[in-house]
Amino acid sequence: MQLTPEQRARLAAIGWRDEIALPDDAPSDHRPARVLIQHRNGYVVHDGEEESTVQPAPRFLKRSLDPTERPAVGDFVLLKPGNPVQIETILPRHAALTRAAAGERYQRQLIATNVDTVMVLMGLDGDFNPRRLERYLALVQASGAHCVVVLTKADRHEDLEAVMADVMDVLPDVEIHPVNAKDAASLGVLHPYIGPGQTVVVVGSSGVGKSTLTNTLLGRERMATNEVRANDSRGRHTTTFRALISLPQGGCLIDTPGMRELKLTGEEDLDAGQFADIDALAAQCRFGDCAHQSEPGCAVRAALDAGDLSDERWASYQKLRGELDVQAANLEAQLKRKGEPHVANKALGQRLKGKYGRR
Ligand SMILES: Nc1nc2c(ncn2[C@@H]2O[C@H](COP(=O)(O)OP(=O)(O)OP(=O)(O)O)[C@@H](O)[C@H]2O)c(=O)[nH]1
Ligand SMILES: [Zn+2]
Repeated sequence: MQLTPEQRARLAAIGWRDEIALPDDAPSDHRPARVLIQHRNGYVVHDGEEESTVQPAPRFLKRSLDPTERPAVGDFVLLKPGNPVQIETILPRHAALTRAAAGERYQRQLIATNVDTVMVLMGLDGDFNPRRLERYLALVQASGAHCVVVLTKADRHEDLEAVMADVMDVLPDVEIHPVNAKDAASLGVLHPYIGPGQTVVVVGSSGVGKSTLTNTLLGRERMATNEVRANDSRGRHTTTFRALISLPQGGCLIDTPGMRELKLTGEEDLDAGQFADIDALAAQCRFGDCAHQSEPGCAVRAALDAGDLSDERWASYQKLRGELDVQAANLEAQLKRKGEPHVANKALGQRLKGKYGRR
């Protein structure tokens, strides 16, 4: 299947990139489009010219299918003509932001696909929580997308410099932008991520300013924003579905409803990302399987005692590590049930090698 230059130009407006591989054997009457909205009973897609509502091909509705194998917001797909028009193929994704569904049963959920940058929004008010940021960062790191932290409500702070110094302390090696989401000039720092051909997804708790930021970038009111209740900094839930929109800056933005729970999927690798410092310490322990409890020659203990590693950061790492191990085992079990018995996760594989020892 080949696209004409005109088709390519039109699709570029919805984030199409020339690297996207089209299957050679796709029928010539199938046409590419991008998923904008996922509804309970259908998808809204855009083909570069217009929006339309389509249905997934019946095989995507099979109950046995993992949710990550179904079309999701951000996906480039091939549409098969007919009544109704159907999503026939999901084109290969270059990044996918996932989390595990809330609740007892283990299941992966797609938040958005084909994103270049994930903007993690957090308010510099009662919402600010470095531990939640670490969780977000772990999920983003596994997605294959670039991560930037956007701290909203910076205008409400008298002493922004002091606040930022504290933030840098708890989040080394992360790109951080304090902004006023209501002010277009203040959002200029985000323009490098939202130019033509780029797709960004905005995530963050309810009330953090996702809609406000979107409206400011758009230069118009797209959706209603709710005033945050002053006493607890918590907004009410206003956004109800994930949707992809084109920005005047040329890029595409996917916004997500406020997320209460962010469970790891088991695919994350804590040591590659924001916890690389802890991984480097652990590598210096005398024993390869050091549990960092009371072993002699434990570099982690030494760093804790010397105050080079904060107790909060270590506790947060251990908590995420524990959750990751549980979720990696859940994922492994799920893949096995589906007849895909391989070690799904690098972190789990490493653990099996005894690198981290057992708790
Ligand atoms: N002063 C100030 N107020 C902000 C800023 N960002 C958001 N707000 C206010 O915070 C409130 C909540 O913002 P929303 O944009 O509705 O938050 P949201 O993240 O979209 O919330 P959900 O749709 O519930 O997920 C609104 O009253 C905004 O005006 C900011 O940077 N500065
Ligand atoms: Zn140790």
